[in-house]
Amino acid sequence: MRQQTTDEAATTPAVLAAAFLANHSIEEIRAKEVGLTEHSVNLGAYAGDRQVGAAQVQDRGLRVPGGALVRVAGLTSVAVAPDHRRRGVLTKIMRAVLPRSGQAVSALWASESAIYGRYGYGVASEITHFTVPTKVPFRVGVDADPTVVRELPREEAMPVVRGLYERFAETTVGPLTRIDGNWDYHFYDSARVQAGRTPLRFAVHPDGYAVYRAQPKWTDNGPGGTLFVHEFIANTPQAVTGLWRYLLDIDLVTTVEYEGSGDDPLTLLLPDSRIALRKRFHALHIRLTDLERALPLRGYLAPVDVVVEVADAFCPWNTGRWHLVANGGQMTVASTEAAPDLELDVRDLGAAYLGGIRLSTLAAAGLVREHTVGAAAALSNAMLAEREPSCREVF
Ligand SMILES: CC(=O)SCCNC(=O)CCNC(=O)[C@H](O)C(C)(C)COP(=O)(O)OP(=O)(O)OC[C@H]1O[C@@H](n2cnc3c(N)ncnc32)[C@H](O)[C@@H]1OP(=O)(O)O
Repeated sequence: MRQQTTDEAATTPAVLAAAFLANHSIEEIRAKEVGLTEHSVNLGAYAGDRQVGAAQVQDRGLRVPGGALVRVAGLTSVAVAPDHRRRGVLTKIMRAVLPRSGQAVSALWASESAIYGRYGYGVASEITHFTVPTKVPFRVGVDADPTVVRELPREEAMPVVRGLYERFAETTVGPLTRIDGNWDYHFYDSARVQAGRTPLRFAVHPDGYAVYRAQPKWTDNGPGGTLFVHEFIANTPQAVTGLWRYLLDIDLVTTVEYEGSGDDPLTLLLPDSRIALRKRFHALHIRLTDLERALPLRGYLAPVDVVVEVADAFCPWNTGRWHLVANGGQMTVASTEAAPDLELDVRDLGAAYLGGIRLSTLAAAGLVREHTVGAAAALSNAMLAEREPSCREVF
C-alpha cells in the first residue's frame, strides 16, 4: 500500500473499471477524474508490480451544525481487483486513510452500506427520492414566479451556478466545497452518461438553479417523458417556488424524479403531500477519526454534560470515557475515569455528527446504551441541527 505519484495513478482507472463492473472505457473514467487526481491523495495497493487496489482521498470542506466549515478526508474510488478480494486489501487501505494525525473527520458515500461500519463510519444523512407528476398545481397561497427563470447554455450558466452554490454552501449543513475537478466530475456529461436522455440543462433563477435532463417518451396517449433533476439549489423561498413551478410546467414530460432532503419543502407546495411518492436512501457517511478534535469543531443546540464510553476497534485512540460538556453552543471534550452515562460505538457519534440522525433513535434500537436516564435524549438534543443535512453530491 502506498501513496501514488500522479504517474503511478495512471493505472488506477483500470482497477476502477474492473472493480465497479464498468461498461465504459478506461479513457472515459480518466476523463471524468482528470481534474481530481492531481489535487487528491491517491493510494495504490500492489501485488508485485500489479496494482490490485485503489482509493482516493479528497480534501473537502463540510459545513457542520453551528456554521463552521470542517476540513474532511473525503474517501472515494475505493476498489479492489475482483481476483484479490477478501484478503484484507481494503483494511490496509483504511489504515492508510484513517491515521490519527490526519483530518479529524472523514466522509464518504458507500456503494454498499455493509462495508464501512466496521471502520467506524455511521450513516449521517439520508436522501429522499421524490417522484412527482408534472402540471400539478400548488396549494392555495403559494406564491410562485417562474418567469424569472432562464434556460442558459452550460458555459454561460456555470459561473452563475457556482456562485449560487457557494452561497448555499455557506449557510446550509451538508454541502461540500468543490474545486474545479469536483465540478467537472459532478456535472460530467457524455453520450454514455446520458443513455438516451438529453444533455444536462441549466434553469437559472436569480437565487437558485435546477440542473436537469429529460428522457422523452411517446405513448399512445401522447408525450410521457420523465425529467430527472440532477441538482436543485435554492437560496430563498422565491427560488424554491419559482424553480419548482418552472420544472413542473415543462412540456412533454409527465413525471419529475428528484432527490432532496427528508425535510425538503417540495411536498409542502403541493395540495396533498401524497402526490409526491417518497423513498429514503443512505447518503453521506461520517467517521470521527479523532473525536477529541472533531466534536468541538461543530456547534450544539442545547447545553449538555455527560460522560460517554466510546468503543472504537479501528482507531483505538478514541476508545475510552470522555466527558462532553456543551455550553453556549461550544463543546469541550476531556478524557475521564468517571462512570459513563452512555455507552456507544464511534460510528454512532459519526451518525449524529451532522445533526440529522438522533442519538435517541439509535438508543431506541439498542445501539446506544443509557446508564443514566435522560442522558441519550440530552446528548441527542444537543447534537440536532435545525434542518436535515443536505448532502446530495455523490463524489
Ligand atoms: C467510498 C467508496 O468508494 S464506496 C465503493 C467501494 N467499492 C466497491 O463497491 C467496488 C466493488 N468492491 C470492491 O472493490 C471490494 O469488494 C471492496 C473494496 C468493497 C472490499 O475490498 P476487500 O479487499 O475484499 O475487503 P477486505 O478483504 O479488506 O475486507 C474487510 C472486511 O470487510 C468485509 N467486506 C468487504 N467487502 C464487503 C461487502 N461488499 N459487504 C460486506 N462486507 C464486506 C469482509 O468480509 C471483511 O470482513 P472481516 O474483517 O469480518 O473478515
